[in-house]
Amino acid sequence: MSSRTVIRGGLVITASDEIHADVLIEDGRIAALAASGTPAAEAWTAERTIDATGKYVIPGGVDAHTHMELPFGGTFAADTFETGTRAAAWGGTTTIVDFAVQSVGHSLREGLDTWNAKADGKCAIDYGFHMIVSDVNSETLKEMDLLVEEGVTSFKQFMAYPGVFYSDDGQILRAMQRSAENGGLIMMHAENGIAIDVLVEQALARGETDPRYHGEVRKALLEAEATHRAIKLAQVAGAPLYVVHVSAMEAVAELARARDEGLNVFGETCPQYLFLSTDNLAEPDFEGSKYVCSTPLRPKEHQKYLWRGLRTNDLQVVSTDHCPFCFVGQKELGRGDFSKIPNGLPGVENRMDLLHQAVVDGHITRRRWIEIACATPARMFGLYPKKGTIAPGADADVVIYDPGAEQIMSAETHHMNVDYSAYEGKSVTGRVETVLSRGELVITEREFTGRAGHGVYTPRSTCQYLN
Ligand SMILES: NC(=O)NCCC(=O)O
Ligand SMILES: [Zn+2]
Ligand SMILES: [Zn+2]
Repeated sequence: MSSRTVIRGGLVITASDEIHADVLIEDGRIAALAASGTPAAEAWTAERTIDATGKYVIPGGVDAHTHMELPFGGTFAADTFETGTRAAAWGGTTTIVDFAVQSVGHSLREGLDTWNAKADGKCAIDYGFHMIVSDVNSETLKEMDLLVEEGVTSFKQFMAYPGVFYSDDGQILRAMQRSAENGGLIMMHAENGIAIDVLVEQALARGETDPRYHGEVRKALLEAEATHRAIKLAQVAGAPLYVVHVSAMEAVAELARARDEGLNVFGETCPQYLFLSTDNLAEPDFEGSKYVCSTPLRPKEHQKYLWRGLRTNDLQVVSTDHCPFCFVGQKELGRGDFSKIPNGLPGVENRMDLLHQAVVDGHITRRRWIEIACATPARMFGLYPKKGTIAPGADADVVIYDPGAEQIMSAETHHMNVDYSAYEGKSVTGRVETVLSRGELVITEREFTGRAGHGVYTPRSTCQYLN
């Protein structure tokens, strides 16, 4: 028996349109849109009606960069797939693409199986996987082809973290050549990790152990250099490139130059780089450790270049890089040695709200908000138009968003499994009210009504965003 829901009276916002429309949902999919108050819309009958008068009706967020349960620095990211996807739903995100990890000496398949087992039956919202490739060899390269066919169509490589996830230029070039053939997309952590390790050693030898030195040794120039090198390697390989967590204005300039040359080069930034800075890293009493991530937070003057990049489409996506570690017991591992602080910030619950605040502040338009947070990540990672838009045939992943609600971000009220908020005390205008995932209510007027296991693994096609 079919089940129907109608959402009435809201302003439907997609990456391309804003229209006062009613939305009909049937069997988990968007069935139709019709201008509110018209006979076509009034004729719809449904078991459930949601009144969205005065609210926005937007596609569920697509967060293309999360790390639930990531092993890092001798500990694990504190959100499980269960807690992290629940928190994502609270924040208006209905799809995540997390990173399965290949350990050195093991196959991609083993890594993928491990991550599938972690997520299976636990998620409140739909999810897919990228693959972190830590060990490029002839077997791994063959496996990449198989994974692309199966719907794991993107591969992260690291120019940072020697001895852990690091790939050298030859390994990167080989993986890029392979992706040029099989349609995969290489996602690059672009920092010169070899040079950074020298600077870390020198800083520690000088007794510079506080969290703020994390930002000082991971220099913007070393992000720019790696970004430039990754672009050139991709150009040699004839492969597209997606640079993750861009934070330095010099790296944005490298991306802009490459895009002006017509290259298929894309950039992602994260809310922490848009709203936080080295001032946070310098907070006393080891509080700065809460803001240790890589690439690092930059001085405030970088932010305007990131906002501009988002407006000019030199940056295409805002993801969270959600990788939470508690202050107590986890960030504290690096007291007396900043290089031992686990890298990562919580944020999966905050992204849609912070980007709405950016609309309120005049940095981006409402449609650009939806484009960078929903539609483009879906296109970039082969999920569109199933995800990322409100259109007939799309999954009914829909958020009723109250643009006038005021909230104060805090660890007291958030749902992420972490003992601090990176945005503690920040006032934002706008709040998620109701969330549907494939037509099921996951958040209902600020109550969690979803369940672990509702979210399903979602295979992806190859990148749909190429020139
Ligand atoms: N970004 C970060 O600090 N932690 C997560 C791992 C990564 O994305 O490099
Ligand atoms: Zn990274
Ligand atoms: Zn990451």
